[in-house]
Amino acid sequence: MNQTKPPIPVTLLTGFLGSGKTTLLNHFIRQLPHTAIIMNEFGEVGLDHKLLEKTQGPIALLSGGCVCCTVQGTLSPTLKNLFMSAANGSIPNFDRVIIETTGIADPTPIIDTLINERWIASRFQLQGVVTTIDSVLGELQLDSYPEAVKQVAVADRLVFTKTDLASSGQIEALKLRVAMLNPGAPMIDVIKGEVDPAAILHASAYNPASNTDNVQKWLDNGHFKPIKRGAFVATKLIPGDAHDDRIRSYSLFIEEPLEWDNVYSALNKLVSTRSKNILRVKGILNLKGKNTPTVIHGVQHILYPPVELPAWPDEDHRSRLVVITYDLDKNIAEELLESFN
Ligand SMILES: Nc1nc2c(ncn2[C@@H]2O[C@H](COP(=O)(O)OP(=O)(O)OP(=O)(O)O)[C@@H](O)[C@H]2O)c(=O)[nH]1
Repeated sequence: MNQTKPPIPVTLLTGFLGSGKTTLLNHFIRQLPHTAIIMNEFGEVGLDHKLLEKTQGPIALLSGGCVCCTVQGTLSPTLKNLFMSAANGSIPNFDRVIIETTGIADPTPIIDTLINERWIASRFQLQGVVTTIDSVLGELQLDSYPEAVKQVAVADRLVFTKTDLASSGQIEALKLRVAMLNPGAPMIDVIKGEVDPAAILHASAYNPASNTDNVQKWLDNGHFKPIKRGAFVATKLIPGDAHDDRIRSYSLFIEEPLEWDNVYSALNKLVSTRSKNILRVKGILNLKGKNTPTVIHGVQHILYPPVELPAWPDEDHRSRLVVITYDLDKNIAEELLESFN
């Protein structure tokens, strides 16, 4: 790496059609004027960027619709172009990037590009995935569209929009369901985009060393179950629901310190043999020979390099792991996860 500047933080903003992404983005732009915006437009003629308020930072459009492989191909040159143009002064400098996906995009190929392409990964740092959820239509969308379920499952921050239009019962039921799809991701209520950007953008999900607080948040929920050979406990989430039934979340803790080699080979087996079935892996591990915890992240088939935290966030030093699966047979999932023990 021949560049000296710290990597530029990137946030991926996703959420179903009309769930309030652009409204939120406009609010961020007002407070963070030196933000570069990348929009992934659906259709031949982009419209969303016209709904954006004036910003001092550059705006780039990813054309080619919302087909994820197309986006994956265009995101990388777009980021390079922004970086080089700012470096040679042909566009204003920017200190952060927000990528807004279309409402029906699968965000995982974009995450893949940000983390796995070397040129990009050495200059940009994915801070997290923010998913907007319409408090009025959210349940209906989760019922009808697997994309909406996936967007929720991979989120690091869950933003409930239009809470002014929904009843408290509606919001409560939606949150219960969303919490089962993605246990541990912090939830934030928003009306018309009004929110402190720091609460949303500083997820640091992929750089946990900078933020033990963040780890603490997804460990706090008390939903972890012990893993013991022959007594595996998995949470099957929404009984009888035809769509969510395809998504399961496994939250487990392991009492004994673990061997890294065993963990790595179990995780690797999980994501490489079942890449289409794994949506998200998050874990804080107590490894043999280490005094501080190690955090691991995976999104689909990608396993990110483990990061050691400077300290345990609390007294509880058990390893904890969240695995969110899609269409993965329960028995297979349990067998793979049991190999951690
Ligand atoms: N009442 C109310 N309206 C909202 C809120 N957030 C967004 N809206 C409205 O919902 C509509 C859709 O919001 P957008 O921000 O365009 O949604 P989007 O997710 O960018 O939409 P797509 O780009 O089509 O996916 C707009 O009319 C917004 O004004 C909110 O919190 N309360």
